[in-house]
Amino acid sequence: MRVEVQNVSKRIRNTLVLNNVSYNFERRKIYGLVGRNGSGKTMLIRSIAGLLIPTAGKVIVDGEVLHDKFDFPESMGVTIENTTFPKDLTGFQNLVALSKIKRIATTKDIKSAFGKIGLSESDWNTKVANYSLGMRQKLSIAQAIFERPKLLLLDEPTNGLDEESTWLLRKTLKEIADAGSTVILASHDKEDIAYLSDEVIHMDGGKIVNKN
Ligand SMILES: Nc1ncnc2c1ncn2[C@@H]1O[C@H](COP(=O)(O)OP(=O)(O)OP(=O)(O)O)[C@@H](O)[C@H]1O
Repeated sequence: MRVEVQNVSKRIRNTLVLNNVSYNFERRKIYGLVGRNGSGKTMLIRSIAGLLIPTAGKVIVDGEVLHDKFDFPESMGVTIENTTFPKDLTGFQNLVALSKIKRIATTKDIKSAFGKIGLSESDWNTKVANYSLGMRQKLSIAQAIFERPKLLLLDEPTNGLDEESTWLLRKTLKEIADAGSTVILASHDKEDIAYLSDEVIHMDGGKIVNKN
């Protein structure tokens, strides 16, 4: 999807958490958001996801202004911090339940998503209550990719992942972008950014301060 962020500002209480941010995001590319803690990366991701309504400016997704006809980009996968999944269901049962909302993904798609991020069959058949931090992170990413979104938004996707899973995820993200999707991720991991990003967006104080 093509995402145009136009002069987006967001004021929360007395803080401008986004300060006149503009950027165009294109299909088939991976964008890496970098910047210190509190610089506004998560807020930018949330505003593109439709989860945060800008105080000023707008986000246009494939020609549609968000919060006009649609509140969310139509084909979007997103991971947000502290996603909670029903604990008494297995990872697989969680995604089966979610797949019933849009009815575009089959159980085969769900299993394929688990394979792409290295959540093993014994893991996806385990109840979420017994998941490690990394397993929870993988489930969250599988949730974001299983419906093959045209726009994929990831906040710190490799957080908590071991080396092998990290590389598997990086390979998967490249494949997703190569297949035509727009991928936007925030990361503090320099290797993620160097390996994945077609464009790096530096944020500070709610602004984009540098871009290549
Ligand atoms: N619920 C909230 N209410 C008020 N201010 C908030 C809220 N959540 C975040 N902020 C503020 O918004 C600003 C931007 O935060 P944001 O989470 O976007 O930073 P970030 O770049 O993602 O940081 P990190 O690297 O720590 O994830 C910070 O000043 C933060 O204090």
